[in-house]
Amino acid sequence: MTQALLGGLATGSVYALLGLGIVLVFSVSRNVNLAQGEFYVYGALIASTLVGLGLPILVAAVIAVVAVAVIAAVLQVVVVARMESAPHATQLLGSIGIALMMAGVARMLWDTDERSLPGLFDRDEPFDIWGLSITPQTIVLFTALAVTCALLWFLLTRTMLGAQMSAVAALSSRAGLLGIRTNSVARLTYAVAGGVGALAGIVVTPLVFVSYHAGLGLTISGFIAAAFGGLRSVRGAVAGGLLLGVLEATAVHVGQSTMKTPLALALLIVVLLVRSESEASGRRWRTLRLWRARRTAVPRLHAVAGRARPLASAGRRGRFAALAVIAAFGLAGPHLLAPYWLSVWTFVGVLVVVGVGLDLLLGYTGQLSLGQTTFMGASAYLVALAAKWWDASPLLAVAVAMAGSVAMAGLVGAVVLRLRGYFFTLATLAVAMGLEALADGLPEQLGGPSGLPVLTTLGIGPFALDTPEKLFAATWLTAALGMAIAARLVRSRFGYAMRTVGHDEALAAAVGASPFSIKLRVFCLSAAYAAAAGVLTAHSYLSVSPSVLGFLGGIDAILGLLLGGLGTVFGAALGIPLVRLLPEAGESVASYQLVIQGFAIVAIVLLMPRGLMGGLRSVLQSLRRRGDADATPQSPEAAAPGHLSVSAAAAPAEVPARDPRTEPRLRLTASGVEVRFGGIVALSGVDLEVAPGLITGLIGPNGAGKSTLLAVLAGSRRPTSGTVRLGERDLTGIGAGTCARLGIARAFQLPRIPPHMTVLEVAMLGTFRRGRGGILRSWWRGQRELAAMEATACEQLRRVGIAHLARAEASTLSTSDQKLLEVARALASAPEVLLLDEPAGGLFEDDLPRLAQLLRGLAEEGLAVVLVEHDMSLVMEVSDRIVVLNEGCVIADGPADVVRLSPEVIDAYLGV
Ligand SMILES: Nc1ncnc2c1ncn2[C@@H]1O[C@H](COP(=O)(O)OP(=O)(O)OP(=O)(O)O)[C@@H](O)[C@H]1O
Repeated sequence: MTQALLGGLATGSVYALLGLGIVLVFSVSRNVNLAQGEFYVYGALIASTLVGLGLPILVAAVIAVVAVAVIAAVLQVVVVARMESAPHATQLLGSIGIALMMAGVARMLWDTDERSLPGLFDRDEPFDIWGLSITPQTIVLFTALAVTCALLWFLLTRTMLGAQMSAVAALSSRAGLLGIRTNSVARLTYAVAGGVGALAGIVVTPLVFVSYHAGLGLTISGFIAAAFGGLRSVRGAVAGGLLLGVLEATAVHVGQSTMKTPLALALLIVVLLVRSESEASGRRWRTLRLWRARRTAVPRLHAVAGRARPLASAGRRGRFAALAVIAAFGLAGPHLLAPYWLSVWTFVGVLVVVGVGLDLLLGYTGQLSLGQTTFMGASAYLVALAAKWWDASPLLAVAVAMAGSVAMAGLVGAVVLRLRGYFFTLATLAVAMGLEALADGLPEQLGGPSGLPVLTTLGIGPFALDTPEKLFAATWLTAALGMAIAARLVRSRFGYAMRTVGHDEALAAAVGASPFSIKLRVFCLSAAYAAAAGVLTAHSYLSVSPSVLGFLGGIDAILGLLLGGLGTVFGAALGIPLVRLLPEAGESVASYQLVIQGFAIVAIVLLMPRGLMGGLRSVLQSLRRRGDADATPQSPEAAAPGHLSVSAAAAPAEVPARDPRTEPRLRLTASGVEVRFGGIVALSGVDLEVAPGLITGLIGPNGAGKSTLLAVLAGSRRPTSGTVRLGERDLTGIGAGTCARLGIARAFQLPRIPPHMTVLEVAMLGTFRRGRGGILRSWWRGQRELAAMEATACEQLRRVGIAHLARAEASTLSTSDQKLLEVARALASAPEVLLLDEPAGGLFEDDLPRLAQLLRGLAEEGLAVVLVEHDMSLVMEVSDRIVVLNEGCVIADGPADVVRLSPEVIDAYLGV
């Protein structure tokens, strides 16, 4: 056992070295470098080539380390630095692209050969130390780890570069304000990480062969090590690496070598959940339940639009045409394609089905899952097992497979969706790799590496899909159906919430959506697409093997989706055939597949983030705009504020501001609220009462705590102590989503506008709390609900005076109009309480009187308004009562005329 542990520590030293590289890069650039394992591979392969040319190992090692450091720095400049401001998912995709590209180039340069290196010592025989046998190379390994740690300690604590790295790690790009050249620091950090990775490869390769494809597995092990210290601790990475090595060695020692990888990956998920605890929220489940409990009390949208077609369904003809083409291809394909191409296109269709589901999850909801193939594989295995174990009928087997995979997605999602960004993606990768290893290691139950046969035929009687032609047609019709469902979903109440979650979870919560619940439901839905693809795969190949479960199988779907266009529904059908048919161009192209994939991912991420469909859509939109401009000369009426040139569907929508059944209006009260940020006391003992029908002005100098108090009232910040109530209901700590559902609407100081949404769509987000539509209702009466949402949104846009901009892309609006849009969005929820954070800041002079008039009108309707504002004339004009905050405490509270004359207020704020 002790000998086994020693072996584990040796392996763990390698993981620790890899983890150190990941920690360095993450600390300085917040980027998870998935190419760290490739640095290891390149170090070993370059050194082995140099040794082959006759150089001594030591010289070869130094040259290899420097070469890899240079490669890493170049990659940082050419790719990583350009993705700096992109979302996490894009950065991770870029990182996967770099890893694939490096693996592909390694294959071109070194072929598929396994290479080795000579040890640093001539001696091969192990030393005998206290009864343990230790090889000289193992000693080299331990020494390499110790020396690297010592050098890193010196670098980080004793050099100017180390100080600069620490500053960038703490302050990100703001370190530039201290005169630090953040780009150079990031480049040098990548170089150091590259060198450390190469060193790991060089010291291990005398013990274990290396070849071009070893990188990803090594990166994962390094990541597990790094995750132990929360990706930022050198000591944590060393401890994590050694522990992982010992764990794997123990599994092998007790005869469970097949469990080695699944165990390591399960450990990763546990570590991620524990280490990134702050990312997850234990409250989310409670939020989900509360939402259901309160449904009946929320004023509903009136279905005023009848059967009218909602404006947001514009472009419907184009979608129908695309669906018709895909369905026609499914029906005509068998008559047009030769048998070989029929099978190739069937698999393309299967990937398109996976891709459409992934688009919902990644393109719309912003969650990059590398585990879609997990559910595809699980469903294929379940089809085979249902027939084998229970002799189930083919349709029952399919039902079991679909239901089982979606249930599994529910369980996996409930755990991994507690993580965000990189952590979520890596957890899905761990699930995919763990299950693949598990299937591989269970020969009796799952057939081991050779898998299981699929003995059933899909369908029954005359509808049995027993020929390749029928399977082809079924696959493409499934793809068309999947796209029809997705196209309808993304233009529904639920779809808008999904899109908002993908860009801004805080905004989603502010309109009453529960980001966790939405992500979980989309995760399960996208797993249902993958499961359907699994059923089709199982019946096409008549067998299923562990490789279906592995994440690499899904790379084509991700790449095709990127190429076709994320967030476009039809992008998968455009991009995946291009990607999948590439290897068919000939043997020579097939051997370059990895490198082409890698380059393609990097190129698309950098140059064409919206893919082919995005490009096509922009061209069509600009053509349509030009056509509109030519066809309809602008009448003065159309250009006038307040006029809305939308279809009759949305026009005469008199949606009552609130439901008369919920009388009387509720009072919002805060008692003894204290908020601390570490040592800073932002609020201390604040009492506030916000009464219906009154405007409560909240003023105070910068940093007084106004925005913090608004965040506490909106539920997005939990007070350190004190309570907030709406009527009798305690809101303390229940979260922004629940508060929004209970009727507290908030307009943010800096407008929160999701990209690629029109003004009308942004205003429609506000209506979320008043609707019911989930995934199923997007088909069932979803369009009616959408029309009602539009009608309500139009009404509020008209009210704030920007109805004429309804069709414009919201992000292109002036700050003034975006501020008004914030107010319209908040009003569309028919709130009990309206919280406005500096609505006049950035507003055009001309709009101020209209804002004042609007606020007075709202108060007269009985709404409770809290107005945080620096524009004193507006506050004094409209407020019924003014509360003055200074250094987190209320220093005055009363009618405007009294507060204006208070000496304390004059001294602290008004200054006159
Ligand atoms: N997330 C945070 N972390 C640490 N300190 C914070 C945080 N948010 C606010 N603070 C501190 O709390 C105090 C109150 O800030 P807050 O933004 O609420 O003031 P404010 O009155 O809204 O100011 P302004 O008028 O400039 O918007 C300030 O000292 C601020 O620096």
